[in-house]
Amino acid sequence: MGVEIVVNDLSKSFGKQLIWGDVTLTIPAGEICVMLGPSGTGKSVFLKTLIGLLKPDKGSIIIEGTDIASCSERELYEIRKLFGVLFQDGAMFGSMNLYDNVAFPLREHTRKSESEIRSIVMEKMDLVGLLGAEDKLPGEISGGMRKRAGLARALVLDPEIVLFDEPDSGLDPVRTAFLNQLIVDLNAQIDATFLIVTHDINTARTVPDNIGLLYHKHLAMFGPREQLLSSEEPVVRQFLNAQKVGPIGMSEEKDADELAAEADQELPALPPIPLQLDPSNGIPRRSQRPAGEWCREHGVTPPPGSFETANAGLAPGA
Ligand SMILES: Nc1ncnc2c1ncn2[C@@H]1O[C@H](COP(=O)(O)OP(=O)(O)OP(=O)(O)O)[C@@H](O)[C@H]1O
Repeated sequence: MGVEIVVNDLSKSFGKQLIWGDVTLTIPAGEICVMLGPSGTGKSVFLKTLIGLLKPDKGSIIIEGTDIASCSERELYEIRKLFGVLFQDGAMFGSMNLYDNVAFPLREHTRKSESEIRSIVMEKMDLVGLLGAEDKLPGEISGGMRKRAGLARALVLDPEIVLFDEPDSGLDPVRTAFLNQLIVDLNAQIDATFLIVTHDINTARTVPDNIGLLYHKHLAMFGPREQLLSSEEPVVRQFLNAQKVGPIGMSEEKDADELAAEADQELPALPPIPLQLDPSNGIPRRSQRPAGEWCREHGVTPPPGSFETANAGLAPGA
């Protein structure tokens, strides 16, 4: 079913360096959220804080009634069992074959017999399309397969929350499209809460129910996909449409002179909002809202051409 994560007024610094402050958002149960932001804005730090690997300086993170920012180590250990995490490189043990890598959390955290473990491992390998590759070593397979193996391992303890740290990093566009389809299909199947950190704009535009954007040490916006894709807010508009004109510069914020020089430049029109990626079986996910619903409910006219099949993103088979 998935559980909700309620983040309130969260701040994190390293020494005197504030990474982000006053982050407040609710990640709804069972929905898919994407967190975006320019490099170095603290997206990975945010994920690590959510699972209690890093302690925030201020604020709360409430999961099933427990504040993981201030709970005891024992409570944190229990809450962590709700999470599955797909790390950037899959984080496989290089000397173990895929079967043993995927079985690892079951052997560490449960008292299941080897035959029970086998049936769970094979089910998850099947789910990610890796049946038959159990005996391979991580070094013998492609980056895309390693990510899928990492995903199988993240799923073996039946998590209520799955965190994906840049699942598409290092993948070509076709592999990314297949992985996105797998993520959507998995969400439909297991109904867990998904949070994905990504740099891939096509992923952000087509996969999630909600999008967040970290920028300049704060959460610039968090809300339904259609809200951000129709937003005229300069940072959101620039980032989600991968434009050069706007407040975000090459390595940091643009200064006043640079912004003044851009003042007369006309912004390109907002591109159409693409259809959200459907599960492969065509049955909408439980948390999936009908195309255009948010815009209709909020009296927002989406850019021309929005929600047409021709703009359905780069999903396989589209
Ligand atoms: N353990 C740590 N100690 C000190 N500083 C850290 C630590 N972890 C991260 N940082 C700093 O926090 C900032 C944000 O890092 P983070 O990796 O979360 O950014 P990001 O948004 O995920 O970047 P990218 O998109 O490039 O992966 C960086 O300046 C980084 O150096």
